[in-house]
Amino acid sequence: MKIGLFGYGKMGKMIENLAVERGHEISARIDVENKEIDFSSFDIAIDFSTPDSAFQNITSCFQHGIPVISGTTGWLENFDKAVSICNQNNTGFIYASNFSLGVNIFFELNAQLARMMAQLEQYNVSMEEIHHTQKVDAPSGTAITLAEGIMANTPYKSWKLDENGEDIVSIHSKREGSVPGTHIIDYSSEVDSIEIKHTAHNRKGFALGAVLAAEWLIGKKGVYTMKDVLNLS
Ligand SMILES: NC(=O)C1=CN([C@@H]2O[C@H](COP(=O)(O)OP(=O)(O)OC[C@H]3O[C@@H](n4cnc5c(N)ncnc54)[C@H](O)[C@@H]3O)[C@@H](O)[C@H]2O)C=CC1
Ligand SMILES: O=C(O)C1=N[C@H](C(=O)O)C[C@H](O)C1
Repeated sequence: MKIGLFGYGKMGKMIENLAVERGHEISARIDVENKEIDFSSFDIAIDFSTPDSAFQNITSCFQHGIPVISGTTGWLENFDKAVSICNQNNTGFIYASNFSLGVNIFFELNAQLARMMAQLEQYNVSMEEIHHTQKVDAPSGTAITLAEGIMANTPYKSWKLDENGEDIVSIHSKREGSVPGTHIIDYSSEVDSIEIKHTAHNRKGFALGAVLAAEWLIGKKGVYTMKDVLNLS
């Protein structure tokens, strides 16, 4: 597979290493210093760029018929538009706030726990996410996906950053050193607490998941999720 990398930062470089190990070629590296794009040089694009540039990167690929794997967070107000442009151009798209196998299992566990807690009014849910100090968006995309998983399975109606309230999933974002990504969900009552936690030890799991998603998507049309790739429930 010939891959075009959009964003050649921490994730772009890690994906390059893993993709080459798996026999793929990186035929384009697009970043702020290199914005010349030869769309005929790659079969699929993998975008780990910035919230401000992701939509433009992704949709310019669709307009050239190139399928896209997107891991960039913080641009989802334009997600539905991106999906329409993908479908208009009859190509393929997978977005995931987190590509790691562990977090995708954690998403399932979160939904299952939420279903069990849904009727227990004595418990109040909150979330903490911890990331490195270079992260530009808060809360993390993963925390938003987890909050949506809780809201889909309980009476909680919205999520908010650092705000408490009866119907609110309260998310607290911490930025510390070089932490790759930690997410903790806590249900607390007056008498006890239940916590589930995922800790990424490094970025390899995210990168491997993105390359596996690209291998799975190539040759397909339409919009998919990591649930499809990993065959989860
Ligand atoms: N979905 C997932 O599994 C994961 C998602 N992420 C997300 O991926 C994104 C990138 O993360 P990192 O690599 O850690 O950040 P990074 O800051 O190390 O890399 C981002 C790169 O994008 C480049 N960039 C800026 N404007 C650009 C443009 N117009 N076109 C192409 N590239 C451009 C920057 O120069 C930089 O090299 C973030 O949104 C982060 O939240 C990070 C890890 C896992
Ligand atoms: O910026 C990061 O580093 C990460 N971003 C993603 C997110 O916002 O959830 C995924 C992972 O937690 C690392």
